[in-house]
Amino acid sequence: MFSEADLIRFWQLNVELQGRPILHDIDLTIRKGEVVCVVGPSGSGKTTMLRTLGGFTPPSAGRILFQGQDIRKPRQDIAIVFQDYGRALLPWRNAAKNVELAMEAMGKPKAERAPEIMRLLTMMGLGAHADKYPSQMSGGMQQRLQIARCLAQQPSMILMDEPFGALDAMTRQTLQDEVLKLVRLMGTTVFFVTHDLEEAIYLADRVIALQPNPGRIGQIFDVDLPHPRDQIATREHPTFLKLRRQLFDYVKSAEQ
Ligand SMILES: Nc1ncnc2c1ncn2[C@@H]1O[C@H](COP(=O)(O)OP(=O)(O)OP(=O)(O)O)[C@@H](O)[C@H]1O
Repeated sequence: MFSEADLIRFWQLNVELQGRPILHDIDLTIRKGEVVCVVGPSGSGKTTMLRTLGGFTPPSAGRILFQGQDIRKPRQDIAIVFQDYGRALLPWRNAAKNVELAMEAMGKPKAERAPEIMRLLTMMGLGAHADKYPSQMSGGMQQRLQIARCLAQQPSMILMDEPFGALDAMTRQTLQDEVLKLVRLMGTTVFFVTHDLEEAIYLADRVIALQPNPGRIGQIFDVDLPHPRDQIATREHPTFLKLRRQLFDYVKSAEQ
């Protein structure tokens, strides 16, 4: 039922909130190292799906499994990056101290923290900004910092809820490439919620399109595009253009 390569299994998952069915019969397996993007009309349950994975919203029926174990509460090996970096970061701590927060929560010995903090900040392009406070950083830098802090948890999986929605187009593309780099270097599994269909195709190995009322999986699109992805070449690739058309048509019909 569960293979070694599988990390996550949604099994006949149903979620009701305040007596209303929000997610209906979700069946989905996510493999280790896979990037899964979730799209769908507003209210189709994308965030709710992410919250069940994060251990914040329990199933009303069915199961949600991490390596075969039910997810019943937030886990250290599943990190979450929120869209609202302003609220996710602590304004009274500088960048290094924000990253250290995750290490404090894990109980990592103090002596081991400093080199690891610098490694993560450098990896996210913030090596020269360790002493800066969030208010002294651009939106893109703050989002990088939030990702660095997540990585300090050494997660096997990162959940991202519209993480780049508030950023300008150029910063957004740079951070998309950072996410793909992480996956390549660290084998992290990514569950990424977005409204931006092109972003979904660019990042994903599979795009899950939800349908609303109640939220359910409408269609799964395999993204058969070569790696490494490239902001120009990938977006001009015939497969990208074909998928973009299919996905736009699909989501438009789901919204009607
Ligand atoms: N705590 C809650 N109690 C009751 N209903 C809720 C709760 N949280 C979400 N919902 C409802 O669940 C449905 C799905 O919400 P969810 O946020 O998962 O959708 P979404 O696809 O992420 O939407 P959006 O694209 O607008 O962010 C919506 O109708 C929402 O009103």
